[in-house]
Amino acid sequence: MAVATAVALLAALGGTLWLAARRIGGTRAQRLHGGGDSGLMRGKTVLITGANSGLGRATAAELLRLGARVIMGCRDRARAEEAAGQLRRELRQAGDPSPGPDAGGPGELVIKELDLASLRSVRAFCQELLQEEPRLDVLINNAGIFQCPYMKTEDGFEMQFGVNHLGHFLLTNLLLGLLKSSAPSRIVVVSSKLYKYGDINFEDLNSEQNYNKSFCYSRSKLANILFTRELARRLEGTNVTVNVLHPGIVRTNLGRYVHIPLLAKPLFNLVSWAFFKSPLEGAQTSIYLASSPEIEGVSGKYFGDCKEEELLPKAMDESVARKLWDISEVMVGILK
Ligand SMILES: NC(=O)c1ccc[n+]([C@@H]2O[C@H](COP(=O)([O-])OP(=O)(O)OC[C@H]3O[C@@H](n4cnc5c(N)ncnc54)[C@H](OP(=O)(O)O)[C@@H]3O)[C@@H](O)[C@H]2O)c1
Repeated sequence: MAVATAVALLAALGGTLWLAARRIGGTRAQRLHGGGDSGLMRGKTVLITGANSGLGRATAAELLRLGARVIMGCRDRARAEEAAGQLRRELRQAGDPSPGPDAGGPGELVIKELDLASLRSVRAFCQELLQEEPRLDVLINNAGIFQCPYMKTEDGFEMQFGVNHLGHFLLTNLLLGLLKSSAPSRIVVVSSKLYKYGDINFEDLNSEQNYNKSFCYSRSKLANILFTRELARRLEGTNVTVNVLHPGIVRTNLGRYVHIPLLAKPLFNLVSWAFFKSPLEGAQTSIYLASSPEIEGVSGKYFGDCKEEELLPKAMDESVARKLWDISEVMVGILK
């Protein structure tokens, strides 16, 4: 028995190390969308929510490299400043022109405070942005919170539904006018494959009766997809497109609420290093949907690894999508 366990452990470790060696050897594509073309986004303004960490940060880095003016919508100014400093240093080291708030040209980085757990903050953010920015070419709804204990937003909504869906729902609606006047423009929504395990229970959207942190995350990600498809329908003929994606499993700070026993941490770190995508790999589909000329005019679709993928029927249910839209409007206080 002990020998069999030892053999199994050694095999698992060997497999992990083999995969790790393959990663170090660079066998996985770093840039699925092709990279290159450093001027592709010159003259374009991109807003990324949650741009100080993980996928948002990697997306910001690449779009900056492609020449975009990137607005980082972040809830914590200190964390955002730190990330922006790193991004500027990385670009300088790569030999690209130094971006900065005073640069006034392509590759510029701007920080604005945005807390998606507060409708007041979302409104203030949009008011300032609409006053200061003459155009918005791409909105990337990326920020997210994962499997937190039961918490409520400032407005009393269950945190995961409130941040991942409702905050972005209000943000997008308040910026639609600017996106339309900047058309052709794009909206990119970061969802997750875990949407498959969610359901929209209209009787208890706030999860007052029964809170299950995994289910609520999945539900918020299903809401992201239903929202995208309903928005695409409403935007037909405007030249504003909206698509949704899953990034795969990525090494980021998303798992901050997931408890891993101390003794299991080294193994978890090894496995995640070997099997999970890096933030740059995970961000490829966001970057692709934000910048690639290939998907000009494509709207309402679900992507993974820069390719369109099929959805389960529950994510394509138009009557649920419409009902969710109407209820979300009431919840965030948008008057019809
Ligand atoms: N990582 C994965 O394997 C994975 C898989 C599928 C989908 N996703 C999705 O990918 C997106 C990005 O996540 P990530 O993996 O890059 O995780 P991350 O490193 O934790 O980044 C999440 C970002 O969202 C921000 N955020 C959280 N709550 C916010 C709030 N109330 N207001 C404004 N910003 C807030 C965080 O800000 P702070 O730094 O201030 O906390 C952070 O910048 C999420 O939507 C997530 O659901 C990730």
